[in-house]
Amino acid sequence: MYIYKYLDHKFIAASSGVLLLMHFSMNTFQQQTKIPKEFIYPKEDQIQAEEELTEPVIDLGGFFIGNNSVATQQHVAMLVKAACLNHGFFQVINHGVDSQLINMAHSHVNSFFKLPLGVKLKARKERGNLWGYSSAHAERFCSKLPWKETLSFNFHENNNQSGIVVDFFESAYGKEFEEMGLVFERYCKAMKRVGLVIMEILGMSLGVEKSYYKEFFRDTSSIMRCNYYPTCQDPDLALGTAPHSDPNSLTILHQDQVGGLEVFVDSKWKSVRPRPDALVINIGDTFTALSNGIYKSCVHRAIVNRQHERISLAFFLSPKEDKVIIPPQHLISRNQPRMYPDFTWFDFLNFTQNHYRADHATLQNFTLSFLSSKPIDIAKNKT
Ligand SMILES: C=C1C[C@]23C[C@H]1CC[C@H]2[C@]1(C)CCC[C@@](C)(C(=O)O)[C@H]1[C@@H]3C(=O)O
Ligand SMILES: O=C(O)CCC(=O)C(=O)O
Ligand SMILES: [Fe+2]
Repeated sequence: MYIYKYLDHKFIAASSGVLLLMHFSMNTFQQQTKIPKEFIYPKEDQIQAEEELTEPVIDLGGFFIGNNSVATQQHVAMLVKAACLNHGFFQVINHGVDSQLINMAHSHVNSFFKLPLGVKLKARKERGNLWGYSSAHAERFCSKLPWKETLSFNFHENNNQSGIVVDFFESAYGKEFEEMGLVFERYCKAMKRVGLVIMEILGMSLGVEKSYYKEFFRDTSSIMRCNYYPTCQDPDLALGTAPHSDPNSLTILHQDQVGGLEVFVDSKWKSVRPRPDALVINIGDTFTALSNGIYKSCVHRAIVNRQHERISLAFFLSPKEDKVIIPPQHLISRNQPRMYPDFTWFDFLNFTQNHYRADHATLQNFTLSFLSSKPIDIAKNKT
């Protein structure tokens, strides 16, 4: 029996006749005996993981203490290279982020999602925006809804005394959310710092100048997303996050101990075992383009379960919107011509927000659509 029979005004009829489940807390759906059909994924998405991903766990200690020998750095770069040529996922430990800060961020996320729906909706995520609170992304899609609530906000460094994240929390939720904003501001800064170190390692691993990608990402326009996955009465039918590749450049994720992140490798779903001391790193489509297709951005998803709610914090490192995505000359040759056209993160983001639901082929389909709407001479970059 569907809950909408009992609730008055909150459904909006989509033109297709499908009802958009907007403005509900996931709580409402958890209490039903069956999950609404909008949350049911097709059979091929319901295949379960039977093994763990054997991604490398890489010790970044030396990069932060500053006494890393060249040999150690090269060893790290080699491990990263092997992972990125294969599936683009690895974990890092001794990443320099204070474990207390990570714990505080988790605890604030937990408190935020426990707030009454009316409060969370004060900064409701609107279609086309990347910031705000969303329940099941119902503002964007009308079926195959993810079993999650999210809170997203932008991050870039500014010259204001208070940072952009604190401003977001205070203006959207009020002065009493200042503390939460401060913790997330610090968390984002820490993530960017890790991201820039990883950019150095990626540069080394691709044999380009160590500072190349680090400089490219010095000015960023990143997105932070807090994912809250409630328990689900039908976990085999639903998904917390549907299979996708991240469109941004690099994702830095901290998951709690429940587990649920899975990666599609060698035609199989493989789970990523949570480690409280580790950050999960993965290559996004924009870095695939920046490496001229050499490094893979891999399909992944998050599953849900009956017993435990789950939290993950995803920091999506992205370049400034107007930055043109061009791989370094070193990665272009007669044998390795340009794989993607010149485009900006703005172009690509716009495509994923307005025209295309992120999946394994986002970058390819963006390229086709971009080239057909805007003929450009990609041959000019061939050497
Ligand atoms: C460019 C973006 C699209 C998404 C938010 C940012 C970074 C990652 C993307 C996303 C998380 C990939 C999975 C699907 C998605 C819809 C989600 O489930 O959250 C994606 C984001 C989005 O479009 O909101
Ligand atoms: O929650 C997770 O473990 C994965 C989330 C994810 O892939 C994303 O937000 O892009
Ligand atoms: Fe993702």
